Amino acid sequence: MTKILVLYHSNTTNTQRMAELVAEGAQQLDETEVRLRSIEEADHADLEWCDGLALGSPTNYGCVSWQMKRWWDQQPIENWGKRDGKIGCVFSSAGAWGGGQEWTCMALLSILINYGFLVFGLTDYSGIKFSAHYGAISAGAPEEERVQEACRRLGRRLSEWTANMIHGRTEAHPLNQSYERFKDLGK
Ligand SMILES: Cc1cc2nc3c(=O)[nH]c(=O)nc-3n(C[C@H](O)[C@H](O)[C@H](O)COP(=O)(O)O)c2cc1C
Repeated sequence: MTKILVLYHSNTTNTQRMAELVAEGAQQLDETEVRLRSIEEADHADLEWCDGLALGSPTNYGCVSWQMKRWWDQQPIENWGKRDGKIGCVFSSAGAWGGGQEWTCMALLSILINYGFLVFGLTDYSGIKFSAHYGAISAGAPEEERVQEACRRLGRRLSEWTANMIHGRTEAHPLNQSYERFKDLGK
């Protein structure tokens, strides 16, 4: 069973709604168990449990929220270096397009890389001129179909990479999937 943790902080539910979509996408792959947890609910045992992690934060002043940073800063330091090799990806909601979602994604990726995660982004297009190369992003709540699909695809890809790289499932590799990944590329 591939174990996926979707971990998020959200002040006003926008990132939470993204997290729910990421979890929905992660569940699309068979033999996958998904835990959806806010940072208020999760602790280091959830980090130990998972094979793959999707991490989400609102964009606050172009960076991760202080609550998310605090959660990581308070992880037992003796666990650092003992979680290497898990698969990671990220997502963020800001108030507006261009509000700094990708900066937040980079900050979240930086945390995961430091903690020993192997991280990835999407090459897929989930809409015209719309991708999630550094993670799934939203302006406010994920209302648009292209945003929702990017969240789901991020979660699904997390399950695929995790099943492939951690559990050796060749058929789960993204290049062995039959769904359309680049329908809107070049439009
Ligand atoms: C302290 C604070 C800082 C913020 N900084 C930014 C920002 O840098 N760029 C932006 O576009 N929106 C900013 N916002 C707006 C939030 O990112 C936005 O409302 C987001 O959708 C909130 O997600 P949430 O509902 O998961 O908390 C900020 C909001 C707060 C409370």
